[in-house]
Amino acid sequence: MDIFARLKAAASSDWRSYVDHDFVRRMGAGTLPQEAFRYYLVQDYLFLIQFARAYALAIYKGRNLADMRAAKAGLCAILDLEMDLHVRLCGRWGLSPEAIESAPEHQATVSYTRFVLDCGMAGDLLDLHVALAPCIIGYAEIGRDLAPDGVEALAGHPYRDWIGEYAGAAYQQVAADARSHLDDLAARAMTERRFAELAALFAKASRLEAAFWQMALNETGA
Ligand SMILES: Cc1ncc(CO)c(N)n1
Repeated sequence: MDIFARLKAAASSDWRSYVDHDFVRRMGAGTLPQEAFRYYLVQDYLFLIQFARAYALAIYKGRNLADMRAAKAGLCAILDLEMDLHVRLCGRWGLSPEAIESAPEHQATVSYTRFVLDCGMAGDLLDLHVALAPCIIGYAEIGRDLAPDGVEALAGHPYRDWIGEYAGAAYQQVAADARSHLDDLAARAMTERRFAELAALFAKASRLEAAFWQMALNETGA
């Protein structure tokens, strides 16, 4: 078992509340109201701006070039890959990048992003990557689960672009690389005594992910 599998097993109920959330299931079934999805996507853009800062912090906290390059890959995945999806989808609804960027941050967005940034500021690189892991690796799992027959089979699905982004080869590769880098980092920096602390951090990030989905349902009455 790699460190990611161990963390997931230690936080299994919080993990399930995130990856099996009603929002995810309804998105997969195509029954999620578009209003809830739009609310989510605007907040997610604001979320990604803060997550880009967290990856920039991970570059700063790197102990060697391999650490710095791994964090840079996460940063580029957000700034050059993921945010394009948000800009493209929001553009279809007549929302410019400037309009999304100036939307007020919901408390759930503030809580999750500032929690991760604080893990990085107060802790070391392993704390920071453990706090980031549910995000990047979790979305790769969700994308894969929602596209069991591959991205091509999603033709006509109302959330095809979103699912296709996270199920697609580029994002899957970024997540696989993040997972193996996390394992390497744990091999260097983790002690068994520290595992419980890291698992608590991972569980909290998973709960904050679940709260992020829930925010969109609550705010739109979906
Ligand atoms: C809330 C959230 N978690 C994870 C990801 C994946 O990067 C995302 N875009 N948004």
